[in-house]
Formats: sequence, structure tokens, C-alpha cells
Amino acid sequence: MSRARRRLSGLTARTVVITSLVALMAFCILLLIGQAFGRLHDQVERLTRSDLERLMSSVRLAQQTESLVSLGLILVQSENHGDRRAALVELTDRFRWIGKLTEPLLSGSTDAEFVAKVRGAGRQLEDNVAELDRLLRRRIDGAADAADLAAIRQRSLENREIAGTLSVLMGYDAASVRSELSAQGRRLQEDAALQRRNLAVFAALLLAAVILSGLYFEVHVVRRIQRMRQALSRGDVDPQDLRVVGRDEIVELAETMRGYVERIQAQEARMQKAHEELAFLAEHDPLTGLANRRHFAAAAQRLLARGAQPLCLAIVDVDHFKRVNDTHGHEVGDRALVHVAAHASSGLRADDILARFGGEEFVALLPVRTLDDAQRVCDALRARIEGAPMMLGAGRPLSLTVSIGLTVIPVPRGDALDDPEQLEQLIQQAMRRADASLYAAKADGRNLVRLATAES
Ligand SMILES: Nc1nc2c(ncn2[C@@H]2O[C@H](COP(=O)(O)OP(=O)(O)OP(=O)(O)O)[C@@H](O)[C@H]2O)c(=O)[nH]1
Repeated sequence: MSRARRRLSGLTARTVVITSLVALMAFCILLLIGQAFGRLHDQVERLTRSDLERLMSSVRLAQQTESLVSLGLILVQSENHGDRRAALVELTDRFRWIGKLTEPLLSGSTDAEFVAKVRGAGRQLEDNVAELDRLLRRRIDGAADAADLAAIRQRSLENREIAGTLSVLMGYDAASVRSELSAQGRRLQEDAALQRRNLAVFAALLLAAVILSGLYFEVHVVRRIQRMRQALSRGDVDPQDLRVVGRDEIVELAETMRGYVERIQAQEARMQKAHEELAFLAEHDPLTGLANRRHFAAAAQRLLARGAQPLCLAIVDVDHFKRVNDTHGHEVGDRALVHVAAHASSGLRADDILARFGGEEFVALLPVRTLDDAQRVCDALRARIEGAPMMLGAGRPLSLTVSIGLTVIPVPRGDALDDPEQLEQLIQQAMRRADASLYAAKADGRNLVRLATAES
């Protein structure tokens, strides 16, 4: 995988993508909240600005028309000229107010019949006020006659009626505004509930996104690292357990670790092999592969310490070996030693020990039941070597024989079993006896087995 592609599918890139998605969702939610609040604010403002104002105007208009009614009464009933004049001024003022309050009401209304009625009543009121003003001036000037007085009364009564009509219209308008207000209030509530639901859904989505991103990191990052840690903490690490699926830095880390573990394990195997070779060389003869003197001593002590049965100790010496070396050279001499070692050990059992003590001299330690048994085993060993000449080049046989000095180590008794010094002493004594027997075998003509008893 190229470095650029690795970067794109790496942990940093994934973290950036997931965090951006969550942040984007959070931003959308904030935007929605802002918009929802903005809409609610607009609706409430519209309610308070237009509808409530309209309602207030209706109420004020109703008040104005009511005072119009009482002013009309004053105009009709008052005998005092000043009071009538003041009532007319007040009435003109009220009329102006009615005009001011009516306009926004009418412009905000969609009910054409209502608008026509209010406008009609307004015009009638205007006419009446103008006529009343004219009639009252005539009365002040003293030019008013009975017909004028009747007209004043008539116009005032009409004003009362118009005011009543306006009052009813305003009441009707106030009621329609109120029902519109309550309908808008309901819509506001429904809208607020919808916004709450939307917000709850988005908040749930955001929460799910956060949980999913947490799960993603748990499964794709934390668990894979944990698996690697578990694989590494096992006593015997299997590099295959360090394989991780994916295309990110964790895979690279796992591959690096796997290579590292494999290198360490290969190193350990090499060291183990070297250690085993060294351990083998420390206890074995490098030429023949037989146990060396040191290993023989330890193994002999272990066998003796078992105290199970007597042991036959035999020193096996190749006859006229110097002649082999001198005639055929040292290399053939070495091969002859390997040949003798192989044939000597081929007839031995698992418990028997055969060691090379140096030069052409071998020592065997064999568990036996009786002296006769020991004699038979050594005779067989001697005969095996005699009967298997070593092949030189071009199929020329080289006969080899061995002389064997044999003795038996009796079963140690009592404390001697657990005392390495006493065991070693028994072995050394036996070695001396066997050596003497070997000497006798050589002296008697070689290719012989000579036995020394424990007492000799
Ligand atoms: N090729 C070879 N020769 C060895 C080795 N160790 C000792 N020798 C030779 O073995 C010969 C032993 O000779 P001697 O001790 O005289 O005994 P021999 O010639 O076998 O005579 P007898 O034991 O009396 O039959 C010597 O010439 C040593 O140099 C070895 O590891 N390899």
C-alpha cells in the first residue's frame, strides 16, 4: 500500500472523518434549534404585534364609541349651552380617534362585509358630526328653530345608534381576533411540539452517532490492540496470532511486531540449538559421539545409587591401534575408532553406558545379574567387533579387534548409596581392577576378555 493511500485509510483520516460527521450533526442540530426558536419568535411577535394590537384597537374603539353614545346623550339632553359645546368638541375629538383606530383595523381585516359596514358607519358618523357642528353653531347664534332642535336630537340619536353598531362590529371583530388568536396559539403549540420532536430525533441521532463512533473505535482500534497484547503476553507467542485484518497503522504495527517476534524466535531457536550442542559437547566425545569421561562418572554414580543390581565395568581397548595409525594414517585411525564405537554400542541396551576415555580406550558400564552374564555381554561385544572389519577404499577390509578387561561392581549397601564419594571410590577401585584385567588380556595375546573379581 502506498504511503498516500495508507494516510487516507489511516487512523488519523478516520478520526477526522468521524469527528467531522459528529460535529456536522451537532452543527445541524444547533442550526435547527436556532431556526425553530427564530420561527417561534416570529410567530409570537406577529401575534403580539398585529393580532394583539388589532384586539387592543378593537377594545379602544369600543370604548371610544361608548363615550360617543354618552356624548350624544349630553348633546340631546343638556340645557346648558357650554356643556353641549364641550360635548361637541369632545365628540369631534372622539370621532378623530375613531378614524385613527379604525384604519389599521380595516387594513388588517380580510372580512369585506365588516370593512364595508365599518366604513359606512364611519362616513355616517362624519356626516352627523359635521351636521351637529353646524346645528349647534346655529343654536349658539340663536338662529336655531324647532326643526333644528329636532335635527340635533335626531342626529344625536343616530350617533348613538351608529356608536352602538360600531360597538357591536368591534365586539364582533374582537371576538374574531380572539378566536384567530387562540387558533394561532394552538398552531404555535403544535409547531413547538413538532420542533421539540424534531430536536429529540436529531439529539437521538447525534447520541447514536457518538455511540456508534465509540463502538467503532472500540472494535476497530481498542480490541485489535488488546488482541495483540494478549497474543504477546502468552508464554509461547505464536506469530500467526499477531495477524490483524485491516489497512491502517495497527496492521503495520502488528506486521512489525510479527517480524520482530519471528526474529526473536529464530534467534532463540539458534541459541537453543547452540546450547544443546554445547551441552552435548560438554558431555560427549566429539569424534565418536559417545559419552566422555565426565558424563560417564555422573551416569555411573546414578546407576550405582539405584542399588538395583550389580554393574559390569569393562575397559575396551583397540588392539595394535598404533599400527593402524602408522599403516593407514591418522584419518583412517579416527574412522576405526568411530567404527569400533558404533559396533560396541550397537549391542547395548538403554540402561548401558559406553564412554570414550581417550585414545583408543572405551569404558562400558552394564547392569547385570551375575558375573557370567557380564562375561557373556563382553564376549559378544568383542566378537561383534572382530566379526565386522572396517572397509577401506576399494573394498579392502581392515580387521580390528579389542581386548576387554572386565570386573563387577557389587551393589553398594547402606550409607554408600547416598554418598557420592563412596560411590566414586567403588568406581575407581573397579577401574583399577578392570585395567589390570585388560593388561592381562593384552598379555595373553589380545582379542580376549579377562575378568577380575571384586576381591582380586
Ligand atoms: N587416530 C587416532 N589415534 C589416536 C587417537 N588417540 C590416540 N591415538 C593413538 O593410538 C595409539 C595408541 O597406541 P598404544 O597405546 O601404543 O597401543 P596400541 O598400539 O593399540 O597397542 P596395544 O594397546 O598394546 O594393543 C597411539 O599411536 C596414539 O597416537 C585418536 O583420537 N585418533
